[in-house]
Amino acid sequence: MVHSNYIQLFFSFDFYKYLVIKNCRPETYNLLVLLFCLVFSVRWYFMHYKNKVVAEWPIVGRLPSLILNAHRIHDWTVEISRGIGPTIIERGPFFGRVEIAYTCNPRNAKHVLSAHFSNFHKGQDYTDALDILGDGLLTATSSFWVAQRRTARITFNSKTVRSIIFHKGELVAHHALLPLLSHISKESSVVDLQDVFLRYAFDTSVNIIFGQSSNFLSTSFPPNEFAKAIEDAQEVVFYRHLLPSSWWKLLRRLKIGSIERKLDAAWKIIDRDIAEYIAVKREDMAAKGTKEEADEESDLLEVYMSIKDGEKDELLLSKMCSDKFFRDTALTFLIGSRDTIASALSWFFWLILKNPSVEAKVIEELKLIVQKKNTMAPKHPVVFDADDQTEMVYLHAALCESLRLYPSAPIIPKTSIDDDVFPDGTVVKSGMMVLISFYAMGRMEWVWGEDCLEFKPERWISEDGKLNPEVMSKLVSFSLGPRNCIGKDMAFVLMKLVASAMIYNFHVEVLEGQKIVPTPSIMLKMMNGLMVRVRERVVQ
Ligand code: HEM
Repeated sequence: MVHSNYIQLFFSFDFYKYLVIKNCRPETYNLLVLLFCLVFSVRWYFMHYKNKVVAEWPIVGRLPSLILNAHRIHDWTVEISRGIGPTIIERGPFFGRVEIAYTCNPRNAKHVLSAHFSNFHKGQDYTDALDILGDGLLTATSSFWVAQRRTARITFNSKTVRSIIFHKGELVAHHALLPLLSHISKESSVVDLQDVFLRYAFDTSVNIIFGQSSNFLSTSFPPNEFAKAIEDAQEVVFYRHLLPSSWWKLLRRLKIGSIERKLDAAWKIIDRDIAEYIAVKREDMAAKGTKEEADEESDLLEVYMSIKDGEKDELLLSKMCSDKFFRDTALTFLIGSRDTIASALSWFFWLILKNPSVEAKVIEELKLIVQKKNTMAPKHPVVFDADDQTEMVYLHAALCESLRLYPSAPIIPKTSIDDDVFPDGTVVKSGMMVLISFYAMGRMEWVWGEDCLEFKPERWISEDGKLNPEVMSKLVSFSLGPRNCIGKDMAFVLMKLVASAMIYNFHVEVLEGQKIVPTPSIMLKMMNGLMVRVRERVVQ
């Protein structure tokens, strides 16, 4: 009681009046005015915003709210979307220099990414921050993007590349991932599953893209300079997204700070290793060419290098034959696939392990597939082939459900070229940054129903037991429209390969007491990893 009276006195005007009269020296007076402003700002804040998700402070606006919530930015976007609304126009954090249109309304997202695609581009700041990717598909613009996208679409849809993706993924899963898990289970040791998936995704991507193994999944958990360089480069790109572009560009020009130096070092290693892969490939292809009958292409780089001149855009022919083009393309696919797949698999396993009834249904589905094929007892570990994947309806639904709650790319930025109006009536001015939160979109009751926070693969399946096309059209985690993810099918093939083999052959148990939270980053990894124990499982 006494305590609360002191607090009341501290917040009362009389208290300051008394102090000012007693202490009339100018410096004391100035100090008191400052203290007065501070205390009344705090008081005003508590009176107006104690229970609100965003506070509006004098002068600095909403910047303190952003700083206070930066560590949990994605969950904060969910609270903002629920508390204030799904679309908000906001001044940027750096003293109002940039205007931002934030949205998690699926109709607005479709408008930006598909219907009015040509009016919303990636923005110069985004492509500048990703300068390490050069002119790869993710960062290319205008006619060079159109030409590359056409080539990539044909390539990824070809029978050859589909077969490369499955067979390389299977090779790494069955010759490296399963033996590693078996080793861990025999040792009864604990492992960070996210690290295992990052290694799997890297090893598989290197195999698919360059046709070589990195042995990153061997039981000694070896370091890998190339993988580390890619990780460092991604970290720097993330920091760059947090700062106004003029700030990091100045740091880079003046060579100040360790961050940009880290990128320089990583860049050198990445360039060196990819140049080596390209040189080896050119030699292999030259040797193959002298043989009577050349084999089919064995990796993505070879497929790209073998594209006939007539199949390329005439204007861009010279550009699409250079080592620089192959380097940018390979690096873009590597960076586009590694963290996205590893993050998706980590969240999927966490959700599966927290929901034993879902795991039981996945096992039941896999058991039926095994029974259909074999009359005799199957060999251990059981492996599933490409045809089996078409029958994994429930597993596919569970992966979609996991990506709804934990999209690997939780938020994507765009910039408007001309003035525009969203379907919900929001006016977007030319030059505005548009932020689309897939993370918040997947957690809105008005989009997914009251059970939106529950993990329910059933919502993706229609009464006839097939994937429901209407619900499938709501899957935004791979983005929408002409610039959606080119690796979506590849991602599902690899995720189903790993999930089916691991769930059928191993019992995974999450260690108690872990804090599983997403990183406040453009890639939705788990901040502290996912520590698990693994035991072999024999499904009866
Ligand atoms: C679970 C896995 C994956 C998820 C959730 C995912 C998500 C996305 C998203 C949201 C975008 C749009 C980014 C933007 O507009 O800024 C995108 C683009 C892209 N993704 Fe993926 N991705 C996945 C796997 C892959 C894989 C395996 C590859 C390998 C080839 C890949 C390559 C790309 C490329 C090259 C683009 C740029 C396409 C363009 O701009 O035309 N992704 N992805």
